Amino acid sequence: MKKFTLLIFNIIMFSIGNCGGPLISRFYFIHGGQRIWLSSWLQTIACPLILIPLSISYFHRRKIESPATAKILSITRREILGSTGVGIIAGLDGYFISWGPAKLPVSTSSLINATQLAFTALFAVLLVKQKLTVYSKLSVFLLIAGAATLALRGNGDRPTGVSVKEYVIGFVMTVMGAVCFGLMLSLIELIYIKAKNAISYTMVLEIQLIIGVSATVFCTIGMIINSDFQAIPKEASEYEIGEAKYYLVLVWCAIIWQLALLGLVGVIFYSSSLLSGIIGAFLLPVTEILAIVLFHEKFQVEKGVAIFLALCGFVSYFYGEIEQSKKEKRDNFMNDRLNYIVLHQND
Ligand SMILES: Nc1nc2[nH]cnc2c(=O)[nH]1
Repeated sequence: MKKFTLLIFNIIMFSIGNCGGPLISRFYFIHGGQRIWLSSWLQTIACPLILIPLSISYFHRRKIESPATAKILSITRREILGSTGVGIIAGLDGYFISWGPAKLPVSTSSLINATQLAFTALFAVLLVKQKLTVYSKLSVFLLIAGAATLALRGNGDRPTGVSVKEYVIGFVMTVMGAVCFGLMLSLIELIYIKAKNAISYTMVLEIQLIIGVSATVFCTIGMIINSDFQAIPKEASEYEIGEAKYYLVLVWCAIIWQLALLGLVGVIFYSSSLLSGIIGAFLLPVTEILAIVLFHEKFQVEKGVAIFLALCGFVSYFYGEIEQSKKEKRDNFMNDRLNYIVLHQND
């Protein structure tokens, strides 16, 4: 029951963050925000929030074990190093995907972002040596075809004030973000596979914290080079909806993006990456509708086709995953039977 409650709690966090993250980032840009590095930094700066569940877990462990043996960090040095590397990719991902809300309608950038599932599948083949089933191959094709439909349409939904060149950069950068995110998820899975001890939720949070800290350091360097910190007071004073609301948008941006990441790792831990993908698929049309209602974005036929192709891609991917896990269960069952027969044949 406790596990189920925690799963629901994480699904809620993931849903708020998944839909709300791109929307609030777009809100920042629509009303006069211009800083791409600041927007990337906001995606991970709230990572110290992870210290709340981590401290609860630590004090709980101190109660169960003796205070002297309860370690502050459960993960090994190798896992810290791996997580730091993934964090740098996460920082780069944050930079790439910030170009989406800056230059594209949310309904377009969310559809491009959906290709991350295709890249996750491709990196899983390269890094985790997972085999692509015919269904996952089909889903890779459908997801990329969905994004290609948007690309071929040209820039029919280009927001006013955005040049064709900026629109194209926004499009390409969002695709690069999807590649980075796919790589990140496969590398995190690799860290779990290579871990010597069974992975606990505390370890997952520790990995998440290190990823968040190194991504934030990466984006802080970007902000310093781009003089973003000096630009914040001026941007705030000129913000269309007022200075106080500017800072409020930044704070909510940081919280909502952190909810997305915390919720994602929670759903994967308490259930599976399959469920996180299914929820993500369900949330894609929700984000599209919210973008149209809140920002009055255009909805052309091409977007309808792209959503349809993306949803078919999702279904094909999930069907393949379910078939694959059924096959693995059958194979394990047969192996267990064979081992049993070999062990007991002389009885
Ligand atoms: N590229 C990408 N980066 C993210 N960071 C948090 N969520 C996402 C996502 O859905 N896509």
